[in-house]
Amino acid sequence: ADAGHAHAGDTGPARRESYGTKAPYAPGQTHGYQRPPAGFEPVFTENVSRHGSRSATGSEDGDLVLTLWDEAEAEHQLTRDGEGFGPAVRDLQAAMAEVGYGNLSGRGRREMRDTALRLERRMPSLFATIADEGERIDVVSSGQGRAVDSAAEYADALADADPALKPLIGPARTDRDLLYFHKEAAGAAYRDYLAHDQRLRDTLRAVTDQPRTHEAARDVLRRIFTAAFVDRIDDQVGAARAVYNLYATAPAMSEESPDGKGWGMERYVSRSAADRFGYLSDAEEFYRKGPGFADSDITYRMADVLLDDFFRQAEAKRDGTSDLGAELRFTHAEEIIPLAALMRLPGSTRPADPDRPYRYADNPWRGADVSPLGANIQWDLFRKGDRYLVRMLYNEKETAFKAGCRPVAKNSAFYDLDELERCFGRG
Ligand SMILES: O=P(O)(O)O[C@H]1[C@H](OP(=O)(O)O)[C@@H](OP(=O)(O)O)[C@H](O)[C@@H](O)[C@H]1OP(=O)(O)O
Repeated sequence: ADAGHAHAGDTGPARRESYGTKAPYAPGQTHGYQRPPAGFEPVFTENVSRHGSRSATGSEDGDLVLTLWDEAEAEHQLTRDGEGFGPAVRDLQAAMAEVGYGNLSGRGRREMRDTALRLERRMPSLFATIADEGERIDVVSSGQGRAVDSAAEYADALADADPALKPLIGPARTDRDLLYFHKEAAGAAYRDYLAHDQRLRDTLRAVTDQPRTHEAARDVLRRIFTAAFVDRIDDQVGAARAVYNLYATAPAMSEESPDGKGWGMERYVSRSAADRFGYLSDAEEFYRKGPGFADSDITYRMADVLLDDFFRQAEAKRDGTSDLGAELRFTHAEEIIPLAALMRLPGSTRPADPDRPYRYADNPWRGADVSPLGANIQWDLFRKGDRYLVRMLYNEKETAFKAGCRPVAKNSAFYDLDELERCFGRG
C-alpha cells in the first residue's frame, strides 16, 4: 500500500475552530470576575445552555465511510495509514451506537456537572439565600433526550454541591415553544427558508464548490485510499465530508475512546483539510441558523421568545412577582445560535452582505465559539435597595451587551435592568 501523502506544514495539533459546532465545551473564563458595585447582592440567576457533548445524530457518515473502506480493503486499495482507519471507525461507530445516536456522551455529562459547580461557586451567597429563603430553582428543557439528560446532570450536580438545594429544584419541565421553537409553529417561516430559499441554496453551493474544497477532499481520501481507488469515487467531497464529520464528532466521544485517549481521527484529516471542511460547516450554520444574510432576520427573529423570557423572569424578580432563585434552560444549537445573533453577542455581530459570502477573513462568526457543545448564555441579577443590575456571562465569560447598551460605568460588566429594557426596545 502506498504511504498516501501529507501536505508539508500540515502537522501539529488541530485548531479548535475546525471542529465547528461539534467542538466540546471549554469555559471562556474561570476567574477574575468583576465584583458587583458596592452594596449589590445577587438575587437571581438564569441561563440557557446547549446540551453537552453528544454522539453523532446519525450513523450515516460512519456507514458511508465503512462501505468505501471495506470495498478498498477487498481490492487491496488502502494506504498504510488507511489500514488502521476502518477498525478505528468501526470502534467509534460501535461506541456511538452504544451511547445512542444523538445522546449525551460521558464527556457531555461531565461538562454539565462541571458547569453547574462553577455556577454555584461563582455566587455562593445567592445559593445560600435560595436555600435559606426556600426559593425555587426551575429547570426546563426542549424535551429532547440530550437536553433532558443535560438538565438532569446539571441539577443533580447543584444538589450534590449543596444538598439544601435539592428540595428546591423542580422536576424538569418541557417547553418546546421556548426551547425547540425551530421545530414548532413559530419556526414555520424559518423551515420554509431552509427548504426553499434559492439564495441560500446558491450561496452554500458557491461557497462549497471551490477548487480548495476538491483539493481538501482528495487530500483526506488519499490518506486512506490509493489514487486509483479515489479516482473511482464519484462524490469525493461527500465522502471526505463524512470522514471530516467523524473527525469533528470524535472529541465529544473522548470518554468512550480506548483508554479515554481519543479516536485518532486527526491522523486522517490534515489541518488544512480540517480547516476547509470546518469552514464549510460553519458557513452552513451561519446561513442556516446564525446572522445569515444582512437583509433578513429569518434565521433569528424566532429567538425573541427566549430573549423575552430572560427579560420577563428578571422583571418578575424585580417586581416581586417571582419566587424563583434560578431559572435553568436546556436546548440545542438551533436556539443558541439564533439567540446569539438576535442579541448581537460577540462573534454574532455581522450578518453577510448578500453579494459577499461569509468568509473567515472578514467575519468573526465561528461555530466553536458561538455554539460549542454545552454553550451557554447567563444573566445574573443583583439588587441594592430598589436598583437592579444585570451581568451577562457567555460561555462563562463576562460579556458586554450589544453596542448601544450602556453599562453602569466604563468597562463595567454591570447594566441597569431598565437600561437593558431601553436598549433592547422593551416598552
Ligand atoms: O450535523 P448534525 O446532524 O450533527 O446537526 C445536528 C445539529 O447539530 P449542529 O450541526 O448544530 O452541531 C443538532 O443540534 P444540537 O444542538 O441538538 O446538537 C440538531 O438538533 C440536529 O437536528 C442536526 O441539525 P441539522 O442542522 O438539522 O443537521
